[in-house]
Amino acid sequence: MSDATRPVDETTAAPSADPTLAADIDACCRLSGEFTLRSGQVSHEYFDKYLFESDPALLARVADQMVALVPEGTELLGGLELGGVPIATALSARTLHPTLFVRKKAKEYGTCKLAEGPDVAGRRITLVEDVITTGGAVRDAVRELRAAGAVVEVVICAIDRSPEGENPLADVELEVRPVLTKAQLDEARAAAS
Ligand SMILES: O=P(O)(O)OC[C@H]1O[C@H](OP(=O)(O)OP(=O)(O)O)[C@H](O)[C@@H]1O
Ligand SMILES: O=C(O)c1cc(=O)[nH]c(=O)[nH]1
Repeated sequence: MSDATRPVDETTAAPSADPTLAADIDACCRLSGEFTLRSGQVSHEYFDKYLFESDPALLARVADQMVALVPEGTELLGGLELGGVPIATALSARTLHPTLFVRKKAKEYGTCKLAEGPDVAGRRITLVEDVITTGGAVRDAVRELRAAGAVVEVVICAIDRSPEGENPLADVELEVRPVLTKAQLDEARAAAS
């Protein structure tokens, strides 16, 4: 088949949209109860990312949707401990960018690294996170990686549950590119009920 006659979906690298992903993720990992979040906030809802990350088909669908969100010029992906690591690994298998595994705290023996993998100095890193609420975990990582000489401008996340219409990471000049927002998950939930 010539390029001129090939259907558009076959010529683009990005996979087509996944219209049932929000409903499937919501059904799989939204929990109700009382949860203390990383930030100290108390919430009556929690997205247990490990429930989708442990499902190979769902993890693959999330990673597929992330491919088109990776900015041009990315040299390394950076998955944040712990939940960001499997997602970054799945994404890396698709885009073939090498991946860093970014610890919350540098290891205290051996290589003593915060970011496991290739050297970060002077490299353009796109972060990969599971859930963003206040952006605190991402902010900590950005500061550490920039202090080590990395260029970090974008974070891709599976679920952005930060307040709608605001960029929780504007203060550190980081763009947030979510696969799913809380509003999309709420909409999918409402449609399913
Ligand atoms: O945007 P924030 O307010 O920082 O909240 C979101 C962060 O909180 C969770 O981290 P946790 O330490 O529970 O993660 P883990 O299970 O991935 O280690 C989540 O995985 C994000 O990293
Ligand atoms: O803010 C958090 O700590 C948080 C919220 C959420 O929905 N899921 C999660 O894993 N962490």
